[in-house]
Amino acid sequence: MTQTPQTDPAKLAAARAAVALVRDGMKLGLGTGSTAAIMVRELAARARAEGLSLRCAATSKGTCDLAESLGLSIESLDEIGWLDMTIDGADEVDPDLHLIKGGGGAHLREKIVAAASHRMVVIADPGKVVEQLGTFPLPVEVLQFGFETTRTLIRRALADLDLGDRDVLHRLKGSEPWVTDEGNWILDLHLDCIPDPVALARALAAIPGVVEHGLFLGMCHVAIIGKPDGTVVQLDRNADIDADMLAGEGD
Ligand SMILES: O=C[C@H](O)[C@H](O)[C@H](O)COP(=O)(O)O
Repeated sequence: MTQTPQTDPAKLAAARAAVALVRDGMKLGLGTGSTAAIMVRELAARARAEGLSLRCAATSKGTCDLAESLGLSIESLDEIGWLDMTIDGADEVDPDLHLIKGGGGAHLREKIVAAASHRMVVIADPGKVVEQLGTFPLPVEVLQFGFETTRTLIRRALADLDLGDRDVLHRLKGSEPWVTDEGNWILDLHLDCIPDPVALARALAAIPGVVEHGLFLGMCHVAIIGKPDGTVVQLDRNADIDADMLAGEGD
């Protein structure tokens, strides 16, 4: 039976374990996506039940609306300042806890919020754990101005990294461009594998029309991987990770 994101037991287990890390008085970053949405619901329920006083910054309009509808107080990042912890989902997590994010197009705000956080905690199901990044198409947020120029420059950069002849696709919503919260467009880079994420990140960041790419390198401190049986595995940065242990347990 197909499970809705709200009832996915692996995502729920990861979300609950992350929410258990929250303490009264914390300043929190709230991620975006189906896993983060489950976390926001769990967080709101716990805050209500325990009377927690929390200050939260959201990484998207969608998360902001959801959190406020559940009674969580959302402020702008600049009002809150430095955050104790951000809890967010991911599209891929590698053994170094490098990430691909942006499947929901929110990686620009997510990266800013993560950069403003003392700790970034990623929550995911086992299907997100990979040996090497790149199977999931890498989202790149680009300005609408000069869009085709930027796409050409991205293709050239990929060729320089021996990643030529890959699809660089304009993300659409129906027949219209998919527009981010910041009013930009998204290119999805279908790379299959990313042998050198650091070199790719550097190359993409050097292209003028690129606003932000979905590689999160060295930003995640802890990944909590929920499993369908409701248990979790916690992966800490720099610890040895046996990705095989988790392989095949995705939903
Ligand atoms: O832009 C979206 C975010 O980076 C999400 O955190 C990511 O796509 C994972 O989303 P989900 O939990 O729905 O798989």
